[in-house]
Amino acid sequence: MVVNVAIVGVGLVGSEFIRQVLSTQSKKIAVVAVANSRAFLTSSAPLTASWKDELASGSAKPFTLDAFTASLAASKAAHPTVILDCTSNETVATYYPTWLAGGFHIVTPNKKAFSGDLGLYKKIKELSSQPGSPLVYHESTVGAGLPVINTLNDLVNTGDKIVKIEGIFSGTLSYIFNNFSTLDASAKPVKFSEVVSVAKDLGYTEPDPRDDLNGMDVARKVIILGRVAGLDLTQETVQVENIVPEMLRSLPTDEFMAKLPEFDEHFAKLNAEAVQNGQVLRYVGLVDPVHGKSSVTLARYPASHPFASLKGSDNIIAFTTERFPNPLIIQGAGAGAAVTAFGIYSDILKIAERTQH
Ligand SMILES: NC(=O)C1=CN([C@@H]2O[C@H](COP(=O)(O)OP(=O)(O)OC[C@H]3O[C@@H](n4cnc5c(N)ncnc54)[C@H](OP(=O)(O)O)[C@@H]3O)[C@@H](O)[C@H]2O)C=CC1
Ligand SMILES: N[C@@H](CC=O)C(=O)O
Ligand code: NA
Repeated sequence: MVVNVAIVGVGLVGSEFIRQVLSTQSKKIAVVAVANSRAFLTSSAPLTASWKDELASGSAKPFTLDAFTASLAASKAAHPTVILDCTSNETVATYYPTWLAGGFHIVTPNKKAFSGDLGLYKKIKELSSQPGSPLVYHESTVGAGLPVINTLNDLVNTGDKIVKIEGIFSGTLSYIFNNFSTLDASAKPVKFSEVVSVAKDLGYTEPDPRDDLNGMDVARKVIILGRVAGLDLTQETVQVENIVPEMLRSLPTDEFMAKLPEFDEHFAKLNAEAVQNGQVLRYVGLVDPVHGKSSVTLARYPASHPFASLKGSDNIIAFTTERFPNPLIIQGAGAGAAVTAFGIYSDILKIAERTQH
């Protein structure tokens, strides 16, 4: 075995990651601990397919971040140990400096540490950037497993100048608007609330779909890309268009989903206005270092634009740089458990390679 992996958060993405590791019979990765918000389990041997039953059994211990971390001492003494945060939790994210100071590597699809408090982000960078420091990889925070962060890091580290990063960074909003707003006359019209519900069932949305529809998830991705590009972006400096109807913003998630059909007509009208002008609606993120104006907006595009012809839950990310005046474009599935776990798996393999002596 090359690296041990301890996972906090074994919902959709965390479970799929374990499934991929077990089904590929990885010789480089051993999952040695799993936790949800209630309980955790640590093992001296790699966990097997029965991990879910074991986590639900009486042998699991009550979860706290301190107890979970303390239980990993033997793992860290034996092998490089990666803590994989598959929650979307802010408190877990604020624990990263403690893990790094304790010599744990971190891999995560959780956007909170990289798009929240700027001080936390800088601390994490500082603790992971010295020679021999623990490593931090977060490829799946933008575009799920698509090689977005890796590509941007390569551009920046080799001295390219970022002019603009523009794209559709949300699998959920891509899926919703690709299906809801189309110029294809043969496509069966769908109601906005129905397509939101399908996106949720397909596992594309955040646990509360309003975190996608209010633009916050895309704003977080804009902030992450901006920071990797060297900008000190914060939620205050990114302009965000929230498309959640005002009356639905503070309801519990179930009630929000139940009441969304009342606003189908509102969204149908927005779409009809675009389509009558030969355009489609697309929800777009922009990092603009040159003009200092980063934003998230619901915009209209003509059929000829690459954003108009996206399919499924695809993301599209266009990097315009000094070396790539015609943008370098990355496109493909940007949400869903399989592709998110793929990004995590490949990040952990990079740590396995970099920690091999
Ligand atoms: N779904 C996707 O397509 C993508 C998701 N991501 C990101 O991946 C992450 C995971 O998403 P997903 O698997 O869908 O989320 P889920 O809601 O399915 O799973 C979340 C898991 O985290 C656990 N958890 C929540 N809070 C805590 C806490 N405070 N301490 C310990 N465990 C906690 C939950 O435990 P419990 O069951 O006890 O509540 C659950 O096991 C998110 O950050 C998401 O933004 C990134 C890219 C794409
Ligand atoms: N809800 C997000 C999941 C990935 O970050 C999305 O739809 O893109
Ligand atoms: Na990615």
